[in-house]
Amino acid sequence: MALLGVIADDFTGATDIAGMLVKAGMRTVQTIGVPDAAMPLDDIDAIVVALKSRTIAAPEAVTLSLDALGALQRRGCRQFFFKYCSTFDSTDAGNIGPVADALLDALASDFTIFCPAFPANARAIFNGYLFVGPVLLSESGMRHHPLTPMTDPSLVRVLQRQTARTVGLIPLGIVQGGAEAIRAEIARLRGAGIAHAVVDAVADADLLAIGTACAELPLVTGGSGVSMGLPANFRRAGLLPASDSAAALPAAHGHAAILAGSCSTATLGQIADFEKHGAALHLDTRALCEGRDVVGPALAWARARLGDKPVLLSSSDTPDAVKALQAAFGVEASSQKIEAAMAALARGLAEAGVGRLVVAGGETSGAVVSALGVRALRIGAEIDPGVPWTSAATSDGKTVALALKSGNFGAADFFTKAFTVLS
Ligand SMILES: Nc1ncnc2c1ncn2[C@@H]1O[C@H](COP(=O)(O)OP(=O)(O)O)[C@@H](O)[C@H]1O
Ligand SMILES: O=C(O)[C@@H](O)C(=O)COP(=O)(O)O
Repeated sequence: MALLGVIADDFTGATDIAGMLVKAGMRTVQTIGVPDAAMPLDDIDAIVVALKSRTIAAPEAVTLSLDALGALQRRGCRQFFFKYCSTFDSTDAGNIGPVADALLDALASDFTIFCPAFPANARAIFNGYLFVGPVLLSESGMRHHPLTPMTDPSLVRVLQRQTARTVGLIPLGIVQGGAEAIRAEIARLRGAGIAHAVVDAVADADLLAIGTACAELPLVTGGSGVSMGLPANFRRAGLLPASDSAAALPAAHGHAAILAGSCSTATLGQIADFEKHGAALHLDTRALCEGRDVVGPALAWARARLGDKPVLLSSSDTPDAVKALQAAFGVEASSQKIEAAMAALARGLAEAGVGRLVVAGGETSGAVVSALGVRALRIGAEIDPGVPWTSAATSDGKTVALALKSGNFGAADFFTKAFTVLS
């Protein structure tokens, strides 16, 4: 029976939290979509259900999330975690508020926390304001995100626009008073009728204290960072044995490739770094949106170069170029065309013998993993904070090593480093 059940609103986010749980000693499997009763999920401590619910309509996101909750409850999970982006990616229509509200109702609970802080990736919350590196969220590259531009740095305000419940704040002064102080503040807020509390955190020690304080909450919500304190709760309760092999994966074989659809600042930097020495092709996104065959020639280009060294195929572009494409073809239509191309490229690369694949971008990863017919990922060791290698079976029975990289994660040399750390 699994202990912790996670509902993640996108695929890279799911891998991110799964990697965090593995690092803390929980054997973890990530399922692609809601697992059916037949899926073997034995000998694991945590199940992470990866949804693609971040940017769909709120009612659909709620339905999917409740389905995931039901499946996790049937697998015996005792506590639930709603994982969203460390940059709180959402719009005024949702989906963080509506999904959290629905999960609370389904669990007959009256309170949860909201904490996307992830200090290892430079996401910190102070007085409810989210910082990305040294700047406010609204001054970071996230203000240009193609689907969820984040222009308000106050998480209390952002969340309040998404829910009818009152949003409060647990400030850093209380968090740094330790788990007991946080517990007492949770009790006080609850007594005052506050259902949702954004929680400040600037360091891992804060996240560990928050995790300890949340041991009894049926639902915790946040980025992957705040999950780091939860495994110890199960260990203290005698439910989770010590394990040093939670990250073990089967050996990886096959050609190496990278697909990048993220237009985030970090990914653009990683592409530029890779292009200095590696084989890279930028897809003609305008031709793609016009319906011309871009995938066929790109695959031919890649096939001629496949081997031990990775080839990179990307659609990623600068904020101005993204805006121009969206103005010409529409936001949804252009992203769907590009995601469909990424899916076709993934299928073509797998057929050509690629067995080690890095994908950059959450939506892009969703498209790729679905195209390969992957239903579950076993989570391995971390490459950079928030990005582990994983191992998966494709629908045609092959085993493929996949690294699903959140757009904004990873050091500049990520695309090279990922393959050097893989055994
Ligand atoms: N050149 C481009 N112009 C417009 N949209 C793009 C371009 N390249 C990729 N996209 C779309 O932008 C979105 C990027 O989202 P995602 O893959 O989740 O990346 P991230 O992890 O950075 O958020 C995807 O829907 C992708 O198809
Ligand atoms: O929390 C995070 O930042 C990531 O885990 C995440 O959710 C990333 O989403 P994308 O930026 O869409 O890859």
